[in-house]
Amino acid sequence: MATFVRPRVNAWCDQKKLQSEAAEHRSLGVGKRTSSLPLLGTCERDEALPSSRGQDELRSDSASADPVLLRGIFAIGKQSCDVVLSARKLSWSPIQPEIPGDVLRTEFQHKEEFVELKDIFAIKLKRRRSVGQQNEGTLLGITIFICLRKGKNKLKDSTINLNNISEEHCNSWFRQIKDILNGFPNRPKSLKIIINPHSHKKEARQIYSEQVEPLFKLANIQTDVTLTEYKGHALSLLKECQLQEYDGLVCVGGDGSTSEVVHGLLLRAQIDAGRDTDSTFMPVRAQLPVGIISAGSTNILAYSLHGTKHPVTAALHIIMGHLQPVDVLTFSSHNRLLRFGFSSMFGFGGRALALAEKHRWMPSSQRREFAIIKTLANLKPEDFELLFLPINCFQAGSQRGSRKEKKEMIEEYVYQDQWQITNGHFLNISIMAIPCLCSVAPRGLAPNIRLNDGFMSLVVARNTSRTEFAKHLKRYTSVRNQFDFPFVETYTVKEVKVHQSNRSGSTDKFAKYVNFPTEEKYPWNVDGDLMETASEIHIRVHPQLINLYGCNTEELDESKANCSCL
Ligand SMILES: Nc1ncnc2c1ncn2[C@@H]1O[C@H](COP(=O)(O)OP(=O)(O)OP(=O)(O)O)[C@@H](O)[C@H]1O
Repeated sequence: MATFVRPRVNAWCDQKKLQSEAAEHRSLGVGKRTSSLPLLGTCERDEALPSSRGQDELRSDSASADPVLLRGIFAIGKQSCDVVLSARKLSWSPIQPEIPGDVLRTEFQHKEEFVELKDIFAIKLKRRRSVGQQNEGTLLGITIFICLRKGKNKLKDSTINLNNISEEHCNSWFRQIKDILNGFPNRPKSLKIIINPHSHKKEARQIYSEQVEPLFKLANIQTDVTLTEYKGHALSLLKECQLQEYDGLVCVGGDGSTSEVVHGLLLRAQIDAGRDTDSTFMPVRAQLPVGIISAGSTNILAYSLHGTKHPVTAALHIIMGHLQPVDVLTFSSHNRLLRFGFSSMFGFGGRALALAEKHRWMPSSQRREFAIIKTLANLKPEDFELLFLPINCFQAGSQRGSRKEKKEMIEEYVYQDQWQITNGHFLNISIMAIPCLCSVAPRGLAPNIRLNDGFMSLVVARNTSRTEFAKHLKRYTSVRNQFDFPFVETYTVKEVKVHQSNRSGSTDKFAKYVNFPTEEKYPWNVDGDLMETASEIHIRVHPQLINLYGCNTEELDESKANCSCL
């Protein structure tokens, strides 16, 4: 029996912490806040403006331990401002003549606004060029591009214009800020982009060129774009391409495409590391992080990672280098690796996908609804045996309280290295390493699982009436507990084996895994992709095997479910 503490690696947490510190900062401030720039801070200056203005100064503000790098005058909006660049932030306050006794004016004058440098993703010299003008144009100043939070999960880009027509002045600010931006870790400079032009209603290309590419260009990211031409194209591309040329991969498509890219990348890592992929191998981590721009009919991976399918949010996570380690599942059969993935369904979920794939000519949403209804109409249980290594929560209190409270507790878990066996007739079995948030399931298909906790969720729906099973499915679309049915069982596990029930009467439960006879193929839904395999399958979870660009989202921005077929 092993004991361990649930890991808490979350790059975005630090980001959130800094943002809340910025919010705290702001709450100390007086005077107006710029409403269109929600992440910009405002705080009181505790020092008077220097009398000699107009020249850049190199100073050190020892009180705040945030050394001042540059100081100068720019016009921001219609106001002349004293602008200070320190190692952590860019701040400015309006310059107004002091009138003795005018307290309000003096307070206003000392009010400072700022943006943290970690929220800046690009800087450009701003010039005006008239039609036909040959040279580079008249300098107007500097434009700073920043990443702002919009609502709970969304990010958006915005600009701050620092106007000053002096070339020398602007160039020295431009170079200094550019150097700082180049020093931020994890921000990609070169990306391989893989677009599935056939995803959903064939809008992936347009989403990329209109919403994502302009942001990558602004951030000076080199891109190498491939439009996939057939299923499996991304996989063969990743077998050969020179990965060292890139800082990351980006997939524009739905869950199927993303899963193929992740599988290809992880497979490549195993080949490069010379790993023998039998069912007990310990996989090595993927060499590159993967970004997901959602453009598919199902976007569970993007929702779980960003809390929204908003392409600009995904693009900004990539540009800012927000890395989120994510657990990955391996699926093996007869001692052979079949694929890597994040989630899977067997039984109803597998059969519905197999049916949908046979009707590819239908529009995607219609196809999905048709397949769900038809599979529900022909609902039939599968006679299977399930073996799993369960994890038990050590701390009694950690199952109570809100998700946030639970997260803050120190959670200790034991996992039993003793297989548990259950068999019977199952309608559906789901095994998920990520919360599986989506527009039809705002709490997620696996609400108790995090992206990087090292566990997987096993949800078993035993045989019941069609009406009861439909009620259980319908419950996913609400915020009520979808597992609160007598025929549903949930477990947190490390490993699962699914096997057709042994009717031979053998007492050795593991003998059948050795020499398995040729058998019927069963449909599995792995991240929305159909995997047809023999009845014996072994699923393991590998903690933090890949970095994805994004954050650890707890629930959706828009918790409105929109499934109409049930
Ligand atoms: N050019 C292509 N033609 C056909 N299939 C492709 C092409 N490129 C990729 N694929 C495959 O299409 C499958 C589905 O793609 P994706 O998940 O991006 O779209 P989707 O609209 O969400 O899919 P679905 O309609 O199956 O939910 C993936 O398995 C991918 O491998």
